[in-house]
Amino acid sequence: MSGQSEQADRGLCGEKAAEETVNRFVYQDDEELDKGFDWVQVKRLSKYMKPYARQLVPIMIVMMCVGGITKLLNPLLIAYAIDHALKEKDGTTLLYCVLGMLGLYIIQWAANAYRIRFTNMIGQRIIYDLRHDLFSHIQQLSFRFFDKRPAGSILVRITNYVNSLQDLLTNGAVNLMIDCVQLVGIIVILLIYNVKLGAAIIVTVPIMFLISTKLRVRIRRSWQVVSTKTSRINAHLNECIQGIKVTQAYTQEKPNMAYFELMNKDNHKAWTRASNLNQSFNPIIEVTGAIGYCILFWFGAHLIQAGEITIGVLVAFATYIGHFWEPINRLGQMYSQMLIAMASSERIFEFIDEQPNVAERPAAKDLPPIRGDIDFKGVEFEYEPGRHALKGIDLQVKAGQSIALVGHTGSGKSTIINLLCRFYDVTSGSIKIDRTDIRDVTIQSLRSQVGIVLQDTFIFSGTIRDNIRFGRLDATDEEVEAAAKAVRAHEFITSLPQGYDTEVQERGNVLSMGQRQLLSFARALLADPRVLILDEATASIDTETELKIQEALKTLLAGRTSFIIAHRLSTIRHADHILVLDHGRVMEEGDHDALMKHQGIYHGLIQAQYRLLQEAG
Ligand SMILES: Nc1ncnc2c1ncn2[C@@H]1O[C@H](COP(=O)(O)OP(=O)(O)OP(=O)(O)O)[C@@H](O)[C@H]1O
Repeated sequence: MSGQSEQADRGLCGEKAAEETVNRFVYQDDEELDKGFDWVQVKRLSKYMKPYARQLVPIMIVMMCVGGITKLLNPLLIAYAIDHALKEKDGTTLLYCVLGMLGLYIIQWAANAYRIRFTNMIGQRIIYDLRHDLFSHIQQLSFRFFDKRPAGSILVRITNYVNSLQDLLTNGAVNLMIDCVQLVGIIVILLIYNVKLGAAIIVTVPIMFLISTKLRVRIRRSWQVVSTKTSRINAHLNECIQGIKVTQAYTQEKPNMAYFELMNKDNHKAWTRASNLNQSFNPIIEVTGAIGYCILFWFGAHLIQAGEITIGVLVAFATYIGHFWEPINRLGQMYSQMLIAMASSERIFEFIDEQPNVAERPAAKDLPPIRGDIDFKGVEFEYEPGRHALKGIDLQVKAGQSIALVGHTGSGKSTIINLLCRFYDVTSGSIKIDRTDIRDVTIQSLRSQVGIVLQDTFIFSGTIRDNIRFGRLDATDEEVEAAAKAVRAHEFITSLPQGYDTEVQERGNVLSMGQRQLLSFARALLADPRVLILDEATASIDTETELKIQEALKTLLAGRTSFIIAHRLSTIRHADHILVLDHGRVMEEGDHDALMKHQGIYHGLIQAQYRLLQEAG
């Protein structure tokens, strides 16, 4: 087979493979940002400008006026120099004119430099405030908010949308004012100098403005397509990197590559189109500009012959026309920038307006230090209306007792935990800690007394010490180490090259599952909560680690009220009370012996686990 046909064949296979896989990947595209001008958004944004308005805006306006006026004065000096100094061969006047022009340029430069510095300062402060508000607000939002939105879309709002406002706020808004002032100033000067010539030239303004805005909008849309395609590539890339182990294990590299190729080609096509459109902008504007110059010189020459204007005026007009295109061009750009900013700010404020579903009552008080008595009374819960996740849960737990929650997947175990921590509020019924309804206390005072150890332990970037200290930020190094020793984590930590100062990457990929569990126990022990919630890891670990974890658990649970989503037989057996859930209802409850005697669901689950263990050898 020739090289060419081999290549063609490979291309065909690639396309076929891509077609087959294209339907497998579904990524949520970035939202398209397309919106008209919206005063509501301008008003809301201007609230962020208010704190700086009194202090900095007057300086900016003065600088803006100085810069604008000096720019408008220069052509007048040129006209004067041509019509008087040159005509009368007056060297001194010519020198004064040149020095005057130089002076005006220097003033203009200084005013612009100051203005840019101040506008950047204000813009950056506004962006800082906006990011701060957005991030602190998002941190307060309930789980329900995160359930409904992909992490990517939240990230895009905090980074990309805020950045797109940055362009408008740092330069755009002030440029808009300068450009408008400059445009009006030039038109007035042209009309004062010569109404006929001025009017003939001004005719080109709307044409140019129309071309500029329309084309800019098309260019913006085409760049948006590029951005959507790029974010799709990023999503695919992200998924492939995160899932690389599974991909390689199932030898799915080729289909992944084929899909990537497809996305890459698509992105390339979109980029070429946007880039071509972008490049057509300047020539079109230049041609329209040239038409303006033709009108000026053709009509201007007639007026000079008729003695209505001087050569100096013609040159001044030509200079003003040069200054014309700049603001018009920028205004077109601004228009498109503003439309993006309107849409961005709408999305940002949508998040800021979002109220947490779990809201604190106005009269909420701090929960005093608790003993750990817990009472569920008639608790019902629905994640979505009409679909019960929990139904009629009644449970009394005495301080210091351990409760094991068991049941098939989806039976409602995690939901009980979510309600106890007030990640969601009960749909009906009540949960009380030490006889106080948890809805009557502040969320912070509740959660600070309820510790939680999740199955998928989250390890943050930083050192091992930092990760344990996450349980109590003011803990000393000695306290951190004591907690690690108590849960038998000290041994493996000290065997690491840098011991407690070993940097663990985000998510702790360099640690084993068992090690991560022990770290999270140390973290919880340091926090020392009266009520502890533990979602046991399901992954099977070697017997030695299992024993270590059981020992650590004993230390961790001693003297605390604990809720354990139990997967290990050893944990279930030792629990004071076992709750067997099915489809959101409590089907059986009691201790291990009583439930085994009952020979119901629990008995079946335990038998199944024994069989599994025996088969595993
Ligand atoms: N965020 C959510 N939004 C909507 N429904 C949910 C949500 N989380 C859980 N559910 C539903 O609520 C029910 C109970 O789920 P829950 O997570 O409490 O089960 P579980 O017993 O902890 O399961 P597993 O052992 O698999 O973790 C399930 O039907 C589940 O589909």
